[in-house]
Amino acid sequence: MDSIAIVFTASLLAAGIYWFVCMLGAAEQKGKRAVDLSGGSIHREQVQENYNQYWSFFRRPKEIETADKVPAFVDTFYNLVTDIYEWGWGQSFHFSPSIPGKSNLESTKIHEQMAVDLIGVKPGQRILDAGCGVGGPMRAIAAHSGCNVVGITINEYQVSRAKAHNKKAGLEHQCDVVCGNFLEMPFEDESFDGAYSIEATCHAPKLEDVYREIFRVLKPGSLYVSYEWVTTELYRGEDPEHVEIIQGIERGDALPGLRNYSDIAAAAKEVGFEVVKEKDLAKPPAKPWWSRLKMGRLAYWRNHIVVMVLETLGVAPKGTVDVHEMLFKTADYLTKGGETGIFTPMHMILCRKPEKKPL
Ligand SMILES: C=C(CC[C@@H](C)[C@H]1CC[C@H]2C3=CC[C@H]4[C@H](C)[C@@H](O)CC[C@]4(C)[C@H]3CC[C@]12C)C(C)C
Ligand SMILES: C[S@@+](CC[C@H](N)C(=O)[O-])C[C@H]1O[C@@H](n2cnc3c(N)ncnc32)[C@H](O)[C@@H]1O
Repeated sequence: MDSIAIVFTASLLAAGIYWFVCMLGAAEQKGKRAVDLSGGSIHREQVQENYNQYWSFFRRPKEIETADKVPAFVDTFYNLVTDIYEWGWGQSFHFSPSIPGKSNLESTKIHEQMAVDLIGVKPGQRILDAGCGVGGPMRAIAAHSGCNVVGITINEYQVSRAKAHNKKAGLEHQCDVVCGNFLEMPFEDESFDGAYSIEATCHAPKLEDVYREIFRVLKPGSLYVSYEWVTTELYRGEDPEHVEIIQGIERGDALPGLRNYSDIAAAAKEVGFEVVKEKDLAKPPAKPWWSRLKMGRLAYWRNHIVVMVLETLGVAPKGTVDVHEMLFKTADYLTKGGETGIFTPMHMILCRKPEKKPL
């Protein structure tokens, strides 16, 4: 081969690799590129160790049940997965029913706007987002309703990502984000006109604890809506296949233990809420929420190759391949949970904090 042919072949190969990694591997919403994958707030040298530590929680299930250890375990999880989520899913870290003729992004927005429509938000009101991620829902909700949203997340890295996205979207005056634990929120009593949480309270070891905090910060008469991850009426604890699916979901999603749908209203009532409505939004005529996960399978293989190449080259931190593999397996468990009907990520509960009784 003469030198021209070598240079030509090498350039073609380099262009191909660039296209595979940077173009094909780009996030749905251009938030993150594969070459930017990091371990969140964890130093790149410590990603592998933190991943091992994350797994060790599941070897000592008693510790996950100890409420005070859970926020740190959830924080580690989100340091490990936030960039991969943004890269491969977008800025909203939740599911939504697929809607024929609508893109994933549109279906996601519709699901988010439904939450705020349910709590009847008015422009200028102060609304709480309990477990806000990098703020995909917050921005959609603020833009849709004209309200001011304050989000809380346990993960410092997500705060910085959410703030950067808010600024880029020109919504930083309507959207604020604080780092904190939703089990002990740094907010005054009765300081919010409404609240929502989207696929976030499932991380609380005791649902009553997070509901009680949300109840405390809401003004009397205001509404709270939550999309809960739960097992359904079809789940059978004595069926080993059901147990395997649910444990797979818990391990790959930092959950201290999935609750049954029948526990949700009881928790809300226990802390003083009136339950206005409860509905599994995944039930027909809604189209499967897991079809997006299933359709993405080919892309996950491609992503896995990209992550392996980047980790070998030292671009992605050591441990990224393990984290990606964990998510890959989780996608399968979630799909099985949806297909068997034993699990839903969108059991909706709408609650009201009662008005104060006149003395
Ligand atoms: C509410 C939670 C998160 C829900 C979802 C946003 C995430 C659950 C599983 C995640 C993913 C699985 C497979 C990944 C894939 C292998 C990778 O290449 C690209 C990202 C994934 C698609 C990733 C994206 C986010 C999820 C769908 C929980 C944590 C309570
Ligand atoms: C799956 S993400 C959903 C994020 C967001 N609601 C969305 O739909 O994009 C769950 C969120 O809950 C947050 N979270 C979990 N446990 C928390 C806790 N104890 N305190 C505050 N936030 C918490 C996580 O940090 C993360 O932001």
